[in-house]
Amino acid sequence: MRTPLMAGNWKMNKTVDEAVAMVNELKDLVADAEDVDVAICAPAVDLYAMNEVVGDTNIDLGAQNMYYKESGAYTAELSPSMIKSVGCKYAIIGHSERREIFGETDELLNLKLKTAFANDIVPILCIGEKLSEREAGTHFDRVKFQLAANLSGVEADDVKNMVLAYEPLWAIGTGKTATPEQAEEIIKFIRETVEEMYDADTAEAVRIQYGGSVKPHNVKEIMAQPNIDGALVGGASLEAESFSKIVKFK
Ligand SMILES: O=C[C@H](O)COP(=O)(O)O
Repeated sequence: MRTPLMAGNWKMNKTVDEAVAMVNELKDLVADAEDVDVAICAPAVDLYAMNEVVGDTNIDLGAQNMYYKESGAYTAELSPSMIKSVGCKYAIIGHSERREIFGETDELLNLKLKTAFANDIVPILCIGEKLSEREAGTHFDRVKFQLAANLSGVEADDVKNMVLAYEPLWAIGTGKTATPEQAEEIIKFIRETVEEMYDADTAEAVRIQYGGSVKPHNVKEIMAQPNIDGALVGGASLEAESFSKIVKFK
């Protein structure tokens, strides 16, 4: 049985004071959440102070990005040990904004994934198609290609412990959610592709989230789908009240 993961991705939002205030509020609101994992992937500058607040609560922390080298002349990048030192359990790898705006390639993301596994960081690997690909009917090919390229050389045991996030680009920040049936159809396909690439046990174990305009009012029907194991939430994770409602979707 897979435990759902509700992860907030704050993107480039919240100063340290704002971040601390929000997790202080959130920790009380989600303290009684059962059978769900909770994470906030915050801007790097916020994580140290947030880590002091989340302590032994049920909120885990994640980074929004991570480089694949341990140290060196890589201005502005964050190493795995740096993000672990501020309490990160998770790291988002390959968010579409990193791919599209910052030109991150599938090869680079493959290196980042392998580095995450080597450092006991749970990667949340984002995959998903653009609107033009959905309209052309090539969205299945797109996610299959991303899985093959990003997971190249990755062992089954690592895949079992990672998180995949299916995020159609046309649903991110647009208020336009994939219907639960659309999300289930492609997430089921992603699980079947993992089975083809690895085996049935790996496909059964890997958690696959949906991301793209998940809100308190639509989370329940999304989570009712058998293959959807949580959500990667942008806008609605910025307010403690709305994110807590998503965490406590039942
Ligand atoms: O990482 C989160 C996704 O990009 C979804 O963002 P959104 O919930 O604001 O659409």
